[in-house]
Amino acid sequence: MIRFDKVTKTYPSQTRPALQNISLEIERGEFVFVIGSSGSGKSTFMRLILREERPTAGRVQVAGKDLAKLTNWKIPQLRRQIGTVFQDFRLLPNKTVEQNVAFALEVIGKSRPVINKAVPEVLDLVGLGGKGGRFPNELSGGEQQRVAIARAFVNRPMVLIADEPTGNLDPETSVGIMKLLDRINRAGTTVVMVTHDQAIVNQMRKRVLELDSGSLVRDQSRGVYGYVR
Ligand SMILES: Nc1ncnc2c1ncn2[C@@H]1O[C@H](COP(=O)(O)OP(=O)(O)OP(=O)(O)O)[C@@H](O)[C@H]1O
Repeated sequence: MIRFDKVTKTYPSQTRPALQNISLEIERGEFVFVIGSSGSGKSTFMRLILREERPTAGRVQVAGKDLAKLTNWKIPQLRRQIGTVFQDFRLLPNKTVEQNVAFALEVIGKSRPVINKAVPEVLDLVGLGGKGGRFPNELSGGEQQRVAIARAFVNRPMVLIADEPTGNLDPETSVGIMKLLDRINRAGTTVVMVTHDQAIVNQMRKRVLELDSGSLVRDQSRGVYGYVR
């Protein structure tokens, strides 16, 4: 589903690469944690998958497509297949829960009947049935993140990219969010999640990719956060 071949990324103003000679493959349906200290290259890794950045060397493939060969007008098509969730939720404050989720479908041209069916379904799935009329500021942090996940998932993307989705949530709320991401993964969506949350990584026992100064220093199945070599 996602493949990196000897990928190096050096930002224009930098001398040290943000990512260095990364080769790996993430299969369809996998759940993968990306860990590493601040500045180790996690966000760069995610941005390469979304083609928000291009590699300096090497090749990134998503769903069999070489991203270097994607013409600009095909990029929206790629991003449509990749749902994104962030630490800070990024909901539209002046739209209700329903409208936030519906908006994701409107911008890709879905018809009103399709939207009217899909939105309540996905809100039920994330446990927010009945809260569709609320505004984001009338929800808890955990509920806001559920809306963001609903919005990312409503189009049933192949891949869900989550950048510290529990970073602003307390441990108990985080467990609920992880259960939801796990459910989405079990339904077939590949999940790639950046996190600093040791407890979550240790509880879930999924594949762990660890970056250190731009290098992949660990690729462990059923991994843990701290690893004694
Ligand atoms: N747009 C940019 N221009 C120049 N350098 C950048 C840019 N984005 C990131 N970097 C540098 O690349 C390196 C990797 O950054 P990146 O944001 O990928 O790390 P990270 O692991 O996501 O960090 P954090 O956990 O703090 O979010 C860092 O040295 C950073 O300063």
